[in-house]
Amino acid sequence: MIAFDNISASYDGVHQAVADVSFTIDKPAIIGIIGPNGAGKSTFIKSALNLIEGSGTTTVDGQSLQKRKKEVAYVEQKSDIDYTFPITVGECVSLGLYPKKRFFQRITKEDWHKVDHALELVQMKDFKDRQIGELSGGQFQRILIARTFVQDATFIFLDEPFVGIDATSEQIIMELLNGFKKEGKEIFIVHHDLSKVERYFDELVILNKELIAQGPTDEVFTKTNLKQAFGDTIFVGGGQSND
Ligand SMILES: Nc1ncnc2c1ncn2[C@@H]1O[C@H](COP(=O)(O)OP(=O)(O)OP(=O)(O)O)[C@@H](O)[C@H]1O
Repeated sequence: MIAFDNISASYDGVHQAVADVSFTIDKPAIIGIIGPNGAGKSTFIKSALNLIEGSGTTTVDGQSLQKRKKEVAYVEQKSDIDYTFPITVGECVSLGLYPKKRFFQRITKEDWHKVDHALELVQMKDFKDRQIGELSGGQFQRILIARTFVQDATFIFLDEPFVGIDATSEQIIMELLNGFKKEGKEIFIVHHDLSKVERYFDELVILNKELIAQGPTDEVFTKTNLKQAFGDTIFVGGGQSND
């Protein structure tokens, strides 16, 4: 169970980018975080995970995030990642091992088997010795997911993982994430394609600086909630009216 309590953040100390967002997810699920551009979706995650300054608390099974941080994985937006860093695909995935290792502890043979297994899962084993800079966007995203698998994180946060990637990679990733859910994980995905919301997410968080709605997708993916978050101009093929 992960609980967010009054998560807030401001970049300039005057305007709130995220204001008092509270909710709890208490069972394995794939959770979509949606809202218009600039709604504070990325900021919410960064503040909740203490990656930027903010206020509020995140607890895991009632314990502080600090105590449970090894169980949390975060994959930032692609635009924030330096692709030119000289590192191979295998090495990049192996970085997922480090949160659970002590400083200077070596990577064992068994660890490399774990890396190989993760690469197999994302169908990227043949790319193990390639430089990450040589990958397509979709392939790279698969590598980042493999890294969270190696870390064996229970709580996975993915910021816009499907932006600019091919349909095959998107499908591979979604199948994998559904498998993760069956293993008991809670996966949060910032997402902007509203047409896939009902297919992809069990639970939904609708944000526009404040929390507009949160709950099972079939209950909260409504025209009223979407209008409140996105304004009157929103057009969505799905979504039931709860007027
Ligand atoms: N590093 C930063 N410095 C200053 N302001 C920022 C910074 N990052 C985000 N903001 C501002 O905070 C607000 C929320 O941004 P955020 O990136 O969290 O929104 P988002 O919902 O993830 O947006 P998008 O869908 O466009 O990615 C926006 O007004 C944005 O301009």
